[in-house]
Amino acid sequence: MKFTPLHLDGAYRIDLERRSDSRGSFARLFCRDEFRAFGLSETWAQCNVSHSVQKGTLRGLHFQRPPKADAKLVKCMAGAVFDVIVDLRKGSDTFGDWTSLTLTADLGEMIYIPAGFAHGFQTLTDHAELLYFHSDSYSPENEGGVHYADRHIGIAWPLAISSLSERDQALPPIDKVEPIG
Ligand SMILES: Cc1cn([C@H]2C[C@H](O)[C@@H](COP(=O)(O)OP(=O)(O)O[C@H]3O[C@@H](C)C(=O)[C@@H](O)[C@H]3O)O2)c(=O)[nH]c1=O
Repeated sequence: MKFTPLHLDGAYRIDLERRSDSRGSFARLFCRDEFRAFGLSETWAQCNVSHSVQKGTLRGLHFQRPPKADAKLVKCMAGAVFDVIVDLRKGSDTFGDWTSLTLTADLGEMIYIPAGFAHGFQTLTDHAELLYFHSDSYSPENEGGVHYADRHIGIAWPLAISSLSERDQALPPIDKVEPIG
């Protein structure tokens, strides 16, 4: 696996190293020893999959607070998405900054998102599927979110939005969100 730091401290792009032969290929998605070497989560409490029907669907921006703040490892299994993280860590020099990575099923690249970040994505194809590993379990009472179109964050979403949940539409702006930590 190849780990490339993103410009927000603690976040990584992780590329697969496929071993190919006449049958096809084999690649690691997670290796405890390699993740340990980069100080990343070594255990996963939950693994989820989401399927979005329409290109342009937006989900996010979501996070969990302590004591259930979770790191995430996200991989696109079908189609492609524009994946976004926003730093909400208390005391962080980059609080409120965002970065993005295009995740495609073809290349298989992944994003590692530390605890304390909000996460969201917009699908770039119909029938996009995301696989998530979470370092802690789902906890609705510790869930939070920030509005995808907050002008202080200023995320440049690539497409017109075709589908958005009512919950995401009603999320607060970042100046109403308590820093995480
Ligand atoms: C996240 C989650 C949801 N659910 C339920 C709640 C609800 O009935 C249904 C759909 O949940 P949501 O609307 O929150 O799904 P969604 O908007 O896809 O939520 C996801 O968005 C992306 C951006 C993330 O980063 C994920 O961590 C997660 O928050 O699934 C679980 O049972 N377990 C879970 O871990």
